[in-house]
Amino acid sequence: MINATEREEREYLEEIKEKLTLAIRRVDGSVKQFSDELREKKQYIHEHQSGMDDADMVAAGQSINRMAFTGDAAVARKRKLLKLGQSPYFGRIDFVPQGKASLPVYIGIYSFIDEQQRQSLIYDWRAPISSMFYDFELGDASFATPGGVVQGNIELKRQYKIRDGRLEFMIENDVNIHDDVLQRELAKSSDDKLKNIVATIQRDQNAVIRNETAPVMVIQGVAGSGKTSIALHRIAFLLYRYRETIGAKDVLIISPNKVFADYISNVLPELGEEHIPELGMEELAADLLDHQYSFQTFFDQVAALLDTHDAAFIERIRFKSSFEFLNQLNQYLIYVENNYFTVKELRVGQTIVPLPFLLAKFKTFHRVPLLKRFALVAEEVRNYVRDATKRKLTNHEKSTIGEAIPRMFRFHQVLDLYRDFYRWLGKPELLKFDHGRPLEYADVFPLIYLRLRLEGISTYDHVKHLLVDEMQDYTPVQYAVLSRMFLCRKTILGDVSQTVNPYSSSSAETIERVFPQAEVVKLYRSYRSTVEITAFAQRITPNPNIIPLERHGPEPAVVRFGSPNEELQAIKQLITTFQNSGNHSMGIICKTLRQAEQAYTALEAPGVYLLTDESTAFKEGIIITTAHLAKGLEFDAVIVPFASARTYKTEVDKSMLYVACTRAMHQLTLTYSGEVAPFLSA
Ligand SMILES: Nc1ncnc2c1ncn2[C@@H]1O[C@H](COP(=O)(O)OP(=O)(O)OP(=O)(O)O)[C@@H](O)[C@H]1O
Repeated sequence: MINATEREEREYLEEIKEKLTLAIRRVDGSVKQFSDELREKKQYIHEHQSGMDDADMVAAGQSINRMAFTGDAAVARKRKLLKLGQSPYFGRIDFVPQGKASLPVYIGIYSFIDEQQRQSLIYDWRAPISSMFYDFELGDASFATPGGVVQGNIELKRQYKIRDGRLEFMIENDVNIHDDVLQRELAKSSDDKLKNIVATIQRDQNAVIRNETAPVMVIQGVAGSGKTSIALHRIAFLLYRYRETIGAKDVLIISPNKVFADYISNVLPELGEEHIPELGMEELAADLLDHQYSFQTFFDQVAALLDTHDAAFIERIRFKSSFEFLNQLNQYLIYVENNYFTVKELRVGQTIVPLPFLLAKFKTFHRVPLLKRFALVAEEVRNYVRDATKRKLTNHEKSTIGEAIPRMFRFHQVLDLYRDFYRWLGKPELLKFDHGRPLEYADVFPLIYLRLRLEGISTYDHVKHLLVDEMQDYTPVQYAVLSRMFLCRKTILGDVSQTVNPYSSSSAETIERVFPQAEVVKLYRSYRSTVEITAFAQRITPNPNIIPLERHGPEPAVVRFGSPNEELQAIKQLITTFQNSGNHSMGIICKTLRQAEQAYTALEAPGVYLLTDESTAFKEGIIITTAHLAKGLEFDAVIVPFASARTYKTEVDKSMLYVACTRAMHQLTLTYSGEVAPFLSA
């Protein structure tokens, strides 16, 4: 039965769709006009080329560029209108500003304005007025505008699900209307990459998305709390809010790997923004080292930790991931500054350059990175000698000075200083570096840090906002490098519990020490998994603060088999059952790449893919991969094979198991042979 309200809404939807169709027609018309004009202009230039001078050519070129630009904008506008035609809006609030008339505010993914009537038909979800949809229920409400706060009253609140231009359902204002729609959204099966959540953003999430003041925003949230989603919506918000000054190309996402980058790449285009540049931590490192060194990747480091339990290796990683280590590096730099410049009297011809002069000059340039100071000091010495001799210096004299100054300093290569640092510490054994061998991953950023401080590196000034995901995987030294390289605002997010390397993980507290101006937000509500799956994962790594959303599903199963082969046979069966169920995505998550490859060989079939550290794209369907690579992804169903005590025994293994289990939305199965992993025994 359709009631009167719903009938009205359906009629209104038709009206809006009609207006959208007309708007699309208008854009089509102007796109056609632009391209006709462009063609004519080109034709004209072609025909009159001989009679045109340089200035005419430049002017013609500029006018063509302008037309093409306007044409592109029209095409982008059309794309948005088409998208709105599919789902024009998802919410409505009727707001009565104090002393004024009620105003229905329909909220959608983009804005839509009736140009003739100069009226907003749909408000962009990022518009100031739309914030009330997320922040208030019925009753008193307010929103901030650049001109001040607007107070008023919300009289009505509705949510809609419109798909392919059809109203699927609508929900009238209740005490908390969000929950119902949210439940429906979360119960759905995931068939693809990460999606936008504009229709169901929660209040605490909204506060993070719309925060405009924090120079550094640190989001520490439990598994599935929406960190990545929020961070991307935050970028969309900032691009809208600061559209005059920040464009998509001015933002940079530091992502853990290409698969993850691909997995999240849908969200911003869905929100009408362009693709955002993305860089892996290793790519950044290679760039900062001018591609001069080969080094182990983070993935290699984790793989090495999973393969062997080498106490010295662990110790090296642990030490270099501590805050204390960063302090020591800074102490060392002061020591170098004060001790490694051994001034000797310098004789140039008849002139003796006095020691105090040299020392004073060296100190004058204390703001210049140490290894860059020699040339400046040499120039001062040349001036000194010239003034003393009252004549020009010979080339020979000039180069004598140029060579003598650096010789007064103990080292010239950053790598030599880095080695010396461990001697200074009295712990030379903490650097394991043989010529011809790649650097250990734990040494990469300390070396970059020294390079930054001793040689200076030009900063990434063009970046206006930096987004760092999986923050727990980066160390204080890495943050110190980021803080010096990127002077812009930052959003940093992650979860300490999901570290793939417990010896080098950072919590929000650690990061705060590097960025004392950071605003830290903690999120405890978990949206991804059913209550049963969350409770199960809690047994591996407890977090008493976690609040799972009330959504139920089958209990996770831990099933024993006679051998790994039998496990794989059973998984084959599970795959068949799964392919016939309504679900779309499945992750088979192993501890090591070797195990993943073994499983892949046994399970190979159409629609089954192996993801490795070299993969570049996220695939829909059944994915076999490692816990490390699955981090940040999610699947309808997850299978964790080989969950035995032989596979999962160390701290690192435990982290992997936790990450693997928390990837599941609806269903989780673990299989093992022999003894079950100790972290799973109830
Ligand atoms: N407000 C919301 N409305 C609907 N879905 C949401 C909401 N918040 C989060 N989700 C969903 O929860 C899931 C987890 O979100 P996301 O991957 O952003 O979380 P995360 O905290 O980055 O997770 P993890 O750290 O475990 O990788 C996604 O499917 C996302 O769409």
